[in-house]
This record gives sequence, structure tokens and C-alpha cells, in this order.
Amino acid sequence: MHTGVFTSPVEHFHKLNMDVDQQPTLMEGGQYIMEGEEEAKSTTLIFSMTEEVGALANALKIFQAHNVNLLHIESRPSRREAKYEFMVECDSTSGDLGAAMEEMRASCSYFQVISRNHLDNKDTVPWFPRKIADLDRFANQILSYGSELDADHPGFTDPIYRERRKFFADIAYFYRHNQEIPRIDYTEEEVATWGNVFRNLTKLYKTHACKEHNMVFPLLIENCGYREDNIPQLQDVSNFLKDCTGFTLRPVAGLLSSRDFLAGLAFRVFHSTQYIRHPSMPLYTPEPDICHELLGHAPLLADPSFAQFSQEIGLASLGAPDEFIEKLATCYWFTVEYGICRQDGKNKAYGAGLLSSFGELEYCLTDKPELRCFDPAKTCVQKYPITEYQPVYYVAESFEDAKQKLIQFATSIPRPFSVRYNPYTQSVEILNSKPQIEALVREINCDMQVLMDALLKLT
Ligand SMILES: C[C@H](O)[C@H](O)[C@H]1CNc2nc(N)[nH]c(=O)c2N1
Ligand SMILES: N[C@@H](Cc1ccccc1)C(=O)O
Ligand SMILES: [Fe+2]
Repeated sequence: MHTGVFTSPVEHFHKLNMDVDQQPTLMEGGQYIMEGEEEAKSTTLIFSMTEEVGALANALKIFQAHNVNLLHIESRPSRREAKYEFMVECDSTSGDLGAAMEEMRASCSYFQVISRNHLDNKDTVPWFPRKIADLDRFANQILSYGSELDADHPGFTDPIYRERRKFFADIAYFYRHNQEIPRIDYTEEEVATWGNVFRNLTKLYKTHACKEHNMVFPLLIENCGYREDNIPQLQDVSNFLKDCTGFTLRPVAGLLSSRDFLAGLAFRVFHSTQYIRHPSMPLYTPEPDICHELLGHAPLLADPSFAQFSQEIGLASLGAPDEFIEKLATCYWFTVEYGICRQDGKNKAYGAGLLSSFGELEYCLTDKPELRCFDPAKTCVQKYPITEYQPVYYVAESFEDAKQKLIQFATSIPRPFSVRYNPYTQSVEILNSKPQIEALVREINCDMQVLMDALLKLT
């Protein structure tokens, strides 16, 4: 196995992105890389005009006068003011967008710029999905592990495995929100790999896994076809999770950037791979695969308080500056992926990367790795290898404690607005005006009355 790579995926991704010449390319190993060809060249403006009459027409004239092409226009009642709000996506390579924006700003009562090119302009907020279907736009911007993995990843030199990975990449590439996830007829060899991983992991769970994981696992066996001789279907697991916590799965061809992956969580959407690891590496693989998603992540996503925790991390990431995305992703790594917690005086694994690798699950509770107390402010800057067992783990007092600390940490992220998920519309609302927040307070007040009433009936 490759040694000495101490680089966080985030840095790693950036390195990779620079190699990509903005074209959707089918990479080595059959993975798509499309580093936001459209997004990089588009800027989204959300605004409402001071003059109501003919507001949109006036705005459009401004863009036209500066030769700016518009890619998408949307209007809707504003939650900020009693008028309409417009969302316009501009082709930032056309015309004089800067001049158009300056003119717009002058005639708008509200004006917010959201851009993929946020690095070029310190005043803009990085683009983020506002409604659940927006996830269609980046789900295929897959990052490859790059050259360092090629040498020791047998999958890259096995032509049959590569062909199969291309098949799975295509499913994810063409998937759209609200579609059923295609059911897979897994090959005998794939089922055997799953069986091997399943058998060895289930032997360890009783002693090594946290309570929450052990609680949900029997339900997955009962409801989703978790068995040694069967690879569960993503759609079945997604339906089950939807009933438990509202989480759903969507297929993805491989590793997403931290920003995109975390954004999915804000919508209670978990991006899941559908392919299985190479048969030569059952006990540990450096990439997420279906064993990792279904045995590591799915059980905890069925836990209501863990689901909420995941969504909070997701919401905190929306529009956050790159440095914070990296810190948040590092905390995610040392909790959701590789977390250990105290339970009844013992250390137990709750990280999905541990719960899906029978090699590392056993290793992590021996005296070989170094254990430190989980403290987001310190943990968030820790470097870690991504292709081998972790040399350092962070131990949380309890599951709940990790959650509280991380949520607390997330609130320190600088952002000029707050966000809230509206589950009715499956969209993210930006909270930055008084009338809008007042409306929400009334809504919550109403909920409080229902709760008080329920309490009174009990006593
Ligand atoms: C947020 C953090 O970087 C985390 O490790 C992410 C990165 N991208 C991912 N992409 C996929 N497909 N699956 C994952 O589990 C992750 N994990
Ligand atoms: N190492 C994990 C998979 C994984 C890779 C990368 C990140 C997280 C998890 C396993 O073998 O199951
Ligand atoms: Fe994971």
C-alpha cells in the first residue's frame, strides 16, 4: 500500500482539478471528471428591484445593454419583501458582466451574487444548490484519486473491472433527481466480494461497533435484503431511510469534492457509490464503494439524531469559504468517517470508514493507533492519509458530545446570512431579512403551541 501521503482530500482535489482542462473527460478507471464547465463560467444573481412595475423587463434591458447572455431566469414571490424576487444566471464570459452588475446594484433593493468563481472575487458567496433538483448539476463532477493510486489499485489494471466501473459511472452520470435508482444484477464475483466483507464485518460488529449501529442493523436485514449472499439495492435502502429519517440516496460515480458532497447532506441526500471494491482488496479499500455506503453509512443515517447532525454539517457548508469547507470536511472525516466514541467505558467505532473495513475495524481498537480527544478546533487542522489505516483517531466522549461540539464549531463559520432547510419545498432558504424571520418565528410559535398542548394532555 502507498505510504506517506499525508494530504487531505481537499488539497488533493485541487491539485487534480488544475490538471483538468474544463472538459468532461472519461478518466482512467472509467470515471467522469467534469469540473464545473458551465458553473465556472456562470454567475447567479438574486435580486429584487426598487421599482415594481416592469421590474424584470428593466433588469433584462440592463443585461442586454451590456451584452450579457442569460442562461436561466426564475421569478418568485420574495420571502424578504412583499414583492417578486428574481434569480438570473448569467454567462460570465459574455459581455461586460461587471458593468451590468454595477448598474443592477443601483436599482435593486436586494442584490446577492453567487458564483462558482468566488476565488476571483472576495465579495461573492460560493455557489450552492438552493433546491433539491439542483443536485443534478454537480453530481457528476467526480474527482479521481489521481496517479498515486494507480500503482497499487488493482482495479486500475484489471480491464474487466474497469469496464464494469464505466457501467456504474454511466448510471450515475445520467441519473436525475426523483428517478428510481436502477436495480443492478450483480455478478457472482461481486456478490462473493460482498459476502466476504459482510461475513467478516458482522463478526466484529457486536464487540467493535457503537450501539446505534447495532440497533439499526437487524432492521436492514429485515427490510432491505442485507444478507451474505445478496447485495442490497440502493433504491430499497433509500426507501427505508426515507421512512426513518427522510434521508435518500442518490447514485454517484465516485468521489465528490467535499463542497458538493456536504451540500447534498443539507438536503438529506446522501451520495452513494453503487460499484463494489476489487475482489483483491476486501479488507480495506481506499475509495468508497457499496460496502462502505451500505454497511458503514446507511445504518447511522437511519438514526434520527445522527441524520439531523449530518444535515447540520451540510447546511453549515453552504456558501462557506474554501478554508472552512476544508476544516468541516476534516471534522467530518474524523467523526462520520473515522470516529470512535466511548460507550459503557469502552471505545467503539461509529465512523463509516471503520464500519466498512474489517481490516481497519479490528486495527482501530488495538493499541497501535494514537488516540486523542475530539476537539473540532484542533481536529479540523489534522492531516490524514486517505489510502491507508489512520495513524490517529479522535475519540468522542459520546456520540451526542461529538454532535454538539461539531454543531457549535460550525456556527463559527463566517457567512453573511443564515440558512434553513424548508422540507415542504425541499429547498434552502436564505435568512437575511426581518419579515422573513418574523414569518418563521410565527410558524415555530405555532409548533410550540402544539407541543405545549400535547404536554398538557399528558399531565
Ligand atoms: C466531506 C468529506 O470530504 C468526505 O470525505 C466526502 C468526500 N466526497 C465523497 N464522495 C463520495 N461519493 N462519497 C463519500 O463518502 C465522500 N466523502
Ligand atoms: N477504507 C474504507 C472505504 C473508504 C475509503 C475512503 C473514505 C472512506 C472510506 C473501506 O475499506 O471500507
Ligand atoms: Fe464515507
